[in-house]
Amino acid sequence: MAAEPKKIIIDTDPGIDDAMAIFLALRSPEVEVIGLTTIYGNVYTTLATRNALHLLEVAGRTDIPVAEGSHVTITKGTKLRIADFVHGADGLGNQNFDPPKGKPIEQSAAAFLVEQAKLHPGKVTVVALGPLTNIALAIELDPEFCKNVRQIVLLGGAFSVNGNVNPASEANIFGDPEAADIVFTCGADILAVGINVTHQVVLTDADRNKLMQSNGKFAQYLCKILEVYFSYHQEAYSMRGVYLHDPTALLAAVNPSLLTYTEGAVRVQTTGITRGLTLLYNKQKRFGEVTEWTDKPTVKVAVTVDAPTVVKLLMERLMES
Ligand SMILES: O=c1[nH]cnc2c1ncn2[C@@H]1O[C@H](CO)[C@@H](O)[C@H]1O
Repeated sequence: MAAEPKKIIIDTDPGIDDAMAIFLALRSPEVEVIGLTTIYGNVYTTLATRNALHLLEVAGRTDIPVAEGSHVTITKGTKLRIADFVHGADGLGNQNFDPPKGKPIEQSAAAFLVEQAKLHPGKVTVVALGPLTNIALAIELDPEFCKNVRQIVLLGGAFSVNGNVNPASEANIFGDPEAADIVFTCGADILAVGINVTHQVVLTDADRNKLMQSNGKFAQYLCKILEVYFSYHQEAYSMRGVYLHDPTALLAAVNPSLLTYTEGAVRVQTTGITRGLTLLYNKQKRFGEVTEWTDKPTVKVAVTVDAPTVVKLLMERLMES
């Protein structure tokens, strides 16, 4: 008998690669999307909510609830770094889509996360694709949240490589470093997929051309919005392809065996020029003195990925009509 699909909540800031990840999730029989929660990052939270509702309408899945997340960082910071230069001013490739008809539910993202984890103890996987404010708020709201949740798979960090905001810091961690440090040290089962891994997973121009030839509604939609994302990669990285950050993290939740992992304690730098840096202590040395990593819970950090299989799965699933 087939295993029951894994219940997932996607915390998202759509975002072009978020759109790909959400569609991929909806086409993955291994998982059941029980809700989307929204956060700032690629766009402001209000627009993230609008885009999440829009994407569910495109997919014909308005049965899935959307809970709006925080508009400020965990420390109530209002100076947010928004990556509209990566995704377009509307977050979805400047396509001027009609506003969605649907509305978010009354509950906040954090309250929804807490409630769902409590309702299905040990069954809900959170796939966090943006800054980690909502997840940290859920942890603050309910100390049991970390125990109730099955796993938190997060796209974030740059482990032993340069960041993409600056040499120290990756965008999702940089968006709210204090929240990220709360999440990494909360004791939940955490699986972090950083850009050290997602930079190995590229959708090429040739792949995009193949998508274009497909009649699948998701493929058709994505080809429209992908142009802006391709231009950004050309400009920033001189490459004719795009990194599949969010889809890789989503597939890590769908099928963890697509990646390999190491384990250790992760802390996040919150001050100075390295604000947003993620540092993994691999526990290979017993330090004589107490450090800020001592006694912190162990998390899993992705090290390698089967990139060809990730791209193949993404292509296959998005090209279905
Ligand atoms: O150069 C960048 N600056 C800011 N955000 C970026 C950049 N490239 C990609 N992303 C976005 O941030 C997450 C990965 O760090 C991804 O969600 C991606 O869409």
